[in-house]
Amino acid sequence: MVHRISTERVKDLNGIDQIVLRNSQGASAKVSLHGGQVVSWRNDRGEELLFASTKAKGKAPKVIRGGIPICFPQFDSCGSLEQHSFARNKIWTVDESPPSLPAKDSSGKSFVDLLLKSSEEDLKCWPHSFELRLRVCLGADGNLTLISRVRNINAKPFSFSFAYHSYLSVSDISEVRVEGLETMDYLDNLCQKEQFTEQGDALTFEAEIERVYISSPSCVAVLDHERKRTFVLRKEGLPDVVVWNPWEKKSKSKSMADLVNDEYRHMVCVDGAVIEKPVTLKPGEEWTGRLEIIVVPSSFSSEGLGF
Ligand SMILES: O=P(O)(O)OC[C@H]1O[C@@H](O)[C@H](O)[C@@H](O)[C@@H]1O
Repeated sequence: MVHRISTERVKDLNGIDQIVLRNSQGASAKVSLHGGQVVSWRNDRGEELLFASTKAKGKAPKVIRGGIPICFPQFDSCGSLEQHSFARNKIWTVDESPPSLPAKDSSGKSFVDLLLKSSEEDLKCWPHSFELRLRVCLGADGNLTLISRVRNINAKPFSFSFAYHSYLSVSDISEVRVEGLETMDYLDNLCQKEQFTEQGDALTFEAEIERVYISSPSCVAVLDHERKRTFVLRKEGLPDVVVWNPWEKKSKSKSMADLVNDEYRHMVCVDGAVIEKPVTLKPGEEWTGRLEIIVVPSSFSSEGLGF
């Protein structure tokens, strides 16, 4: 369903439908039907809050390097499917009559509902019929909320992992710290998924990082000192947090050909996810994963934000 008062439909360079959500303050979010990917999110001053590689622009139908691609039904390469699997490379449809959601996920907000159903092609590599719904909401305050619902319409149970692969735009990765993950256990993908415990009082960046923090708190903050702004991520149904930055060497590798120059310095992926204990749904069951991203000035007190 499209909340028509403050949405418009445009096409990208490849002719793929995009929905632009706007609030009355001038903030906007743009969602592509390709991959159900949020490709842009701007505040009321027109500043882009999500990273997107300059080289990725106009490169669809492959997912663009940036924004918020959805990883479903497999995160990374922890199964038999291609890395991050197929949902992010599919054309989704606008869902005109989605099952209802709580009033807080619609009232006063500009939103669009998208739907992805398993195709014949998907069933060949992942033989489970599903419906994946995504509501993207832009609040009156400019906050972005993503609500995903996965329904098992199969005759047998299935399991999946999921991530909102959120490329946050930052001034310089060396100026960033992530709070809320202190003392948490994480699986380090750079050490064959060995488990460690976070020792520092905040996470800072000086090299490649690729971690899955397991059973993490519902609220995590990403502070950008230079821009004096903080992203606060609030999540429900998403116990894990992925933190990823490829750093210089990997960003210049063949697999990252869409990341140019020093672009890796201006992004950090902090994802609400469910990975370590995949979700299992019986026939007819539904799972919901909700991620809200708020941007506040860094001087803002963290009291009341829930961490
Ligand atoms: O290049 P992709 O497929 O979008 O993936 C980007 C990265 O995503 C991260 O989440 C993974 O941990 C990395 O292994 C991966 O390289």
